[in-house]
Order: sequence, then structure tokens, then C-alpha cells
Amino acid sequence: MPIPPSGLTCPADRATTVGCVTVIVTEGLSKRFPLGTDRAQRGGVTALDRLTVDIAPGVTGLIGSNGAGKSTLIKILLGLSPASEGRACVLGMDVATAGGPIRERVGYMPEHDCLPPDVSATEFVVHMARMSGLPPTAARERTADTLRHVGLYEERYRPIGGYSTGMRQRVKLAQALVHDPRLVLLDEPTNGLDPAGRDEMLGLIRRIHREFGISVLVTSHLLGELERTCDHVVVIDGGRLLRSSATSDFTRTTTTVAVEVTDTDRHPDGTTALRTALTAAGVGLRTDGAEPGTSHLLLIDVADDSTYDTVRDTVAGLGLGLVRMEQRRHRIAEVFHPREAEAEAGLQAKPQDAGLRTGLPADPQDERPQKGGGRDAV
Ligand SMILES: Nc1ncnc2c1ncn2[C@@H]1O[C@H](COP(=O)(O)OP(=O)(O)OP(=O)(O)O)[C@@H](O)[C@H]1O
Repeated sequence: MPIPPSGLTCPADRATTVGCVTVIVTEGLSKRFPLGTDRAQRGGVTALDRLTVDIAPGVTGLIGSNGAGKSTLIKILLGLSPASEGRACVLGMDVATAGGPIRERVGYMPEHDCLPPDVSATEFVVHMARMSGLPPTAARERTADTLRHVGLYEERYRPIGGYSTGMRQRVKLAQALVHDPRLVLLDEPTNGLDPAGRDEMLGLIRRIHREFGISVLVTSHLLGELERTCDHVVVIDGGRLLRSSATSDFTRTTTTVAVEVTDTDRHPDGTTALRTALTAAGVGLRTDGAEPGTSHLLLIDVADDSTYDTVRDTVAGLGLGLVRMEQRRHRIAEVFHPREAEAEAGLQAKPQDAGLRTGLPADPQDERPQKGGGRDAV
């Protein structure tokens, strides 16, 4: 079911410039919820605060901590919830006036579990296809194709109530794809999945775009998985745009190189020996904050190409084994707390540790509650 990229322009002034191709445009978009029952919400909640962003075709990650406004934005984009101020266009259509036509061309995978337990995946997805306007035969054919695509073909006649979390997420994805949309909005599709399930879901998301040309907006609070999956990342916090950039801009290389060496009989603490020798050779080292001998990583400021030669020659001169020498990269976490994250980039051995300070876990393994605020503590 190859589908050409949408290539639509939004009527909003900014997007009508020649060559500007977008699937989503928002301009000064705000959403305020009126008074809540909660004491803290007495003045109402501003879920989106003058959000202005353009999203091009491709796979785009929408990142923000819990309560950042991701789901609210998706509901506005689908025409399900009116904005308080500003405007938004999806595939060139105004969300305020074209909710129905937008939902005909856009698939939506909600965050919450919304599946009926007593029907099979086939029955449910056929029903959703029919609701989207497909005739009966086409709905059945598309359902079979889509369930095969998401890896549920063998299980398609079993009641959904007996499915695992991963299978249920796939059913939600299938119903979002069944009507051949040009854009899908996926709200936390990896929620509740184990690492293998996450990888499979992320692989499916990439294939949705690569094989079928469908653009994807996917939300997550896991920085690492969006770094791996998306072409472009939009970061929001408290309903405001923090940054919108190509993923490669977020993760460009730094001038820091991490070096790990082995210990030897002559140098039982190889790291300290190398640190001393490099300092004597005038190589700039970052303070790693660890006691000498407790860290196996040295973080080196690369002044120019000769720094690599100096490190190599010093390691060889000491008779140490070079375990690794790797260029450090910036991480999306730096958008939230630039100084802390940068310092941490120097400290951490594994890039997937990135979310610890931000409260936004970089990787599934880090999705445990954090001390003093947990996942909400951006
Ligand atoms: N119907 C509502 N009534 C009142 N407040 C709401 C409503 N929906 C959302 N909010 C509030 O708006 C803010 C943004 O919520 P939203 O669900 O969009 O965030 P989110 O980024 O999707 O978070 P999560 O990752 O937890 O799903 C939150 O403070 C939330 O409590």
C-alpha cells in the first residue's frame, strides 16, 4: 500500500512560503482547562502555551515529561478538543473546521488502554476500518494486511482480552493504520513494553514511514528511544516549545573523547597512570568527579587531531591495552538541563543513562521512579 508523502502546505502564512512542506503547523496554540477540583488547579491549567511549530513529513518525536501537553496537542490536532487560542493545521486542513476530514486521513493510537476484551483483533480492526468509511470487503482485506504488518496475523482470531501488553499495543497500532492514513499520531506506543517489545515497536514505527511513506508523530518521555527512531524531535515542557530540531542536531558529536584502558602488572591502575601521563603531555582532561582509581573512563578534550595521536602513543608507551576511544555525542537531555546534562555526559559511561537528572529516562531500563520527583521531575 505505497502512499506518496503528503507534500501539503498549510494555509497559515508562515507555511505558504515556496518550498515549505509540512504535515503539521501550529501557530500560537494554547489550551487552557478551566478550574479544577484540585487545590493546585484552582486557577485552571494551561496545558499548551502559545506553541508554534512546523512538522515536516517523516518520523517526528514529541518529547516532554508527564503533563507537558503532548496528549493535549494530539487531541487538538485530531480536531477532538478545541484550542483556546491560536491555530493548527494538519495536512493543510484547519483543525478548527476540518476535524472529520483530518480524522479520515490521520491515524491515532491513544495512550490509554481502550480495547474491548471480548472481541478478536480482526473483529475490532474491521470495525474501526468500517468506522473510517471503508466498504466491508476492503475493510476485511485491509485488516488482514495490517494485522500481518504489525505481527498479529497468527493470533488475529483470539479475543483481545487474552493478549499480552505488547499484542494490545500492536492492535492499537493496527487500528490506527487500517484506513491507509497519510499521517499517524502515536501517543506513547512503547508504554508498558519490555525492552524487546520496545525495540520491535520502534522498528515497526520506522517501517511505517520507510515502506508506506506514512508520516509519524510519536510521543515519548524516553529520550534514548526517540534519538534512535526519529528524524526530527520536538521538545515541549509545560506546554511550551523548548526546541524543534533534526535529531542529528541534538546528537552531534562533541569535542570530548572517552578513553578506557586496561590495567597491567606494571600499572595496576592503568587509568590513573594514563591520566598522569596525559596531563604531563599537556592534554586537557575533564574532571570526572570520581576518586582516582575508581573510574575506568578518562574524558579528554580534543584540541585538534594530534590529540588522538598523543593518546594512542601515551597508551602504547605505558604498555596499556586500549579498550575503547569514543567520540562523545550531545544528547537530547541537554535541552532540559544543559549544564547538568553536559557534565553528566562527561561522567556517564553509557549514553542511555542520559535521562537520570532530567527525570526523563533515556532508556527503558531507566524508567524507574527517580528520587525526589521521579518521571515528572524535569
Ligand atoms: N481534561 C482535562 N482537564 C483538566 N486538565 C487537563 C485535562 N487534560 C489534561 N489536563 C492537564 O493538562 C496538562 C497536560 O496534560 P497532557 O495529558 O496533555 O500531558 P502529557 O504530556 O500527555 O502527559 P503524559 O505523558 O502524562 O500523558 C496536565 O497538567 C494535565 O493535568
